[in-house]
Amino acid sequence: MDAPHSGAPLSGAPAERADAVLASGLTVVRGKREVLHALDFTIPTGEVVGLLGPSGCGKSTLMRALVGVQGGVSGRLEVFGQPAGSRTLRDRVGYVTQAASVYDDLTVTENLRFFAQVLGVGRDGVSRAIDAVDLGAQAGDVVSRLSGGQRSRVSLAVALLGHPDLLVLDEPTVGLDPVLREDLWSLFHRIADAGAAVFVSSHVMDEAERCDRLMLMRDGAFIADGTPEAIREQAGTQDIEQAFLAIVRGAA
Ligand SMILES: Nc1ncnc2c1ncn2[C@@H]1O[C@H](COP(=O)(O)OP(=O)(O)OP(=O)(O)O)[C@@H](O)[C@H]1O
Repeated sequence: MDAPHSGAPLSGAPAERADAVLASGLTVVRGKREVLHALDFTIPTGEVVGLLGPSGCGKSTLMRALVGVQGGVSGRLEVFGQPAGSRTLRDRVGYVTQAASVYDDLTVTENLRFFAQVLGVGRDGVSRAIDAVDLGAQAGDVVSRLSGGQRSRVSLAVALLGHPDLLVLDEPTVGLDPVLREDLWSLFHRIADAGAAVFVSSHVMDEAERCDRLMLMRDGAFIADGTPEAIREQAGTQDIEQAFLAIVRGAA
């Protein structure tokens, strides 16, 4: 019998891919509506997994459940073998929402130092995080003076401070120019190559090809799960947007 992977310490060596997330029968009710319907899935470490689907299909709700801030959750949802949201997971999980979560009136470095203190991370961690998101030239700038894309990179730098083993990113590339998007996707892959699980949502289908694996979601359920190639092949289409439509039509 296979030994359970969950909870195994991550060494960064890609010898064996542990599951970061295990969900079974995951259901979420918001208000009176069931918005996620009995989902079963795993998210492995060492990969960039994309959660793609149209606006309102439930991507943010799923991510919020993963980090333990969503109410109305039932079913099994474990992160590194612990129930999602457990205190012990705090420094293992990084989460970046669509809303900026940094202080506008502080500089980039001041923000990072503040959050580093909260997390117990040293000063070298601050400069490493700033370098990782390529904000060295803006390190002394007040956040309110930065562009939208630069601001979201400050949030990402905060999420990277604790060296998370699972990075949950809710539409991190919205509103960014193509060069910056390219840079961020390279960064996500570097983080995954170092052994973490990177879970990224997007409603832009052309980001699909940048993921190692895709989970396509519609109306709170998965309609496909696999590599971009496998999904295109399954649907008999040239691109993921076409595949999405073909699968939806086939499932209707
Ligand atoms: N506070 C709430 N109470 C009740 N229903 C909600 C609430 N917030 C969101 N919903 C509903 O839950 C469903 C899923 O919303 P969610 O934000 O997870 O979608 P999403 O796929 O992340 O969308 P987007 O890409 O626009 O961010 C939507 O139908 C939405 O109307």
